[in-house]
Amino acid sequence: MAAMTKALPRRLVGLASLRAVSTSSMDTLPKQVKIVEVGPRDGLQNEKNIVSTPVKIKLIDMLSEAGLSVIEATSFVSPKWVPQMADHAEVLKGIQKFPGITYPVLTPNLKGFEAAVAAGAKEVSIFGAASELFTKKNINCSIEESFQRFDAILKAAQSANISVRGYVSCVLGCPYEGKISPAKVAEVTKKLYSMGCYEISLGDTIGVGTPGIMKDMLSAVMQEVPPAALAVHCHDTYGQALANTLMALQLMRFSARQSGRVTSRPRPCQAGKGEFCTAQMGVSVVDSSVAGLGGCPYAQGASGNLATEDLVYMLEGLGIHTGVNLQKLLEAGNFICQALNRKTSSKVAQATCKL
Ligand SMILES: CC(C)(COP(=O)([O-])OP(=O)([O-])OC[C@H]1O[C@@H](n2cnc3c(N)ncnc32)[C@H](O)[C@@H]1OP(=O)([O-])[O-])[C@@H](O)C(=O)NCCC(=O)NCCSC(=O)C[C@@](C)(O)CC(=O)[O-]
Repeated sequence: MAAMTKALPRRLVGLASLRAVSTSSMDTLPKQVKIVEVGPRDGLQNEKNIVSTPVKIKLIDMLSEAGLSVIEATSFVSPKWVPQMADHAEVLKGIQKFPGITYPVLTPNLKGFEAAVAAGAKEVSIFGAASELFTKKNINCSIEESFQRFDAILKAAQSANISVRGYVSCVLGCPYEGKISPAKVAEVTKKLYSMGCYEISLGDTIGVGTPGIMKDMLSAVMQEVPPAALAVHCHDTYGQALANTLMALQLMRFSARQSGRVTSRPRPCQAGKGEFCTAQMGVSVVDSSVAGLGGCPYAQGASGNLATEDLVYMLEGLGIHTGVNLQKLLEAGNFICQALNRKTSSKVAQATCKL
């Protein structure tokens, strides 16, 4: 751990921006990307040793200081299922709430939603999957039953003026069912969107996908849901997370059925409800986790998430705005790795520590 404690040299952190390319030659990529930092939730939920509440709070505060605009703080799930998140209310109440930053929390059912709102949540996330078996293992119900639970949350959220994000897990493969068809992913994503989720994050839960499969899956999903309402969430089990994310960011030609849903974001084209249009658009919201921490306790074989440091470094190198201060982000990653007594999974953090 000694190497972790060394000051992080600014000169390497700056390299990505020195290498930034003109976006005029990169017009298939978005000009800016919203990063959803999931480390405090997805990263810590799988840790065997209970991480103390003050450490979680300090991590989230450091991530806020680093300029991340969305930080998933915790989850209001059953402590019997995920003991690591049992201090959800203390964490949510204890963090500094920076203006302009949202701190969503996971809520699997109405009980979790009510507890989250009582603790001050302004945004929640519901989490479903494109796999029956994974849904059963993760939230103990069928996909159909999960929609009923989510519907209750969405109705309560609407009355309380709370935004709801959705997750679809196993979009590129399932630890229990294996291959998942893009059509099934599109069906579940469309359902969550039509129920009122403003954004749906597509999770490669066990990190088995490759860019070609990502493209096929996204093409199917974008037939039904506007790209502006989609995010990607890649685990790095096979070292494919950054490549899969880059694929998702690239503009794609697709034909989409306009759902008629009113969103605050630009629509891909001006076709009327029910009509098809051809548009070009990529995803511009990416989930990632500081230091690459991550893994789902109910997904065998799932290892770390895409490291936020590596994502920011790549995006800076492409001239894509994130609003994140890489130096401060590296410090947050360094802090949590020391607290967990583990090595960072971020290549950028490893490279900067060696200098
Ligand atoms: C959904 C349940 C609760 C169903 O669990 P269940 O056992 O079927 O629930 P139940 O309704 O039968 O209740 C059993 C007990 O749990 C309690 N309970 C019930 N609900 C809550 C709640 N919200 N908070 C606190 N306690 C709760 C309830 O009060 C009762 O307590 P008892 O009477 O036995 O003392 C359970 O399966 C659960 O908590 N699952 C969460 C699993 C989880 O957190 N997985 C990781 C997150 S998903 C993920 O990581 C993937 C993602 C999002 O990152 C994307 C990707 O990578 O793909």
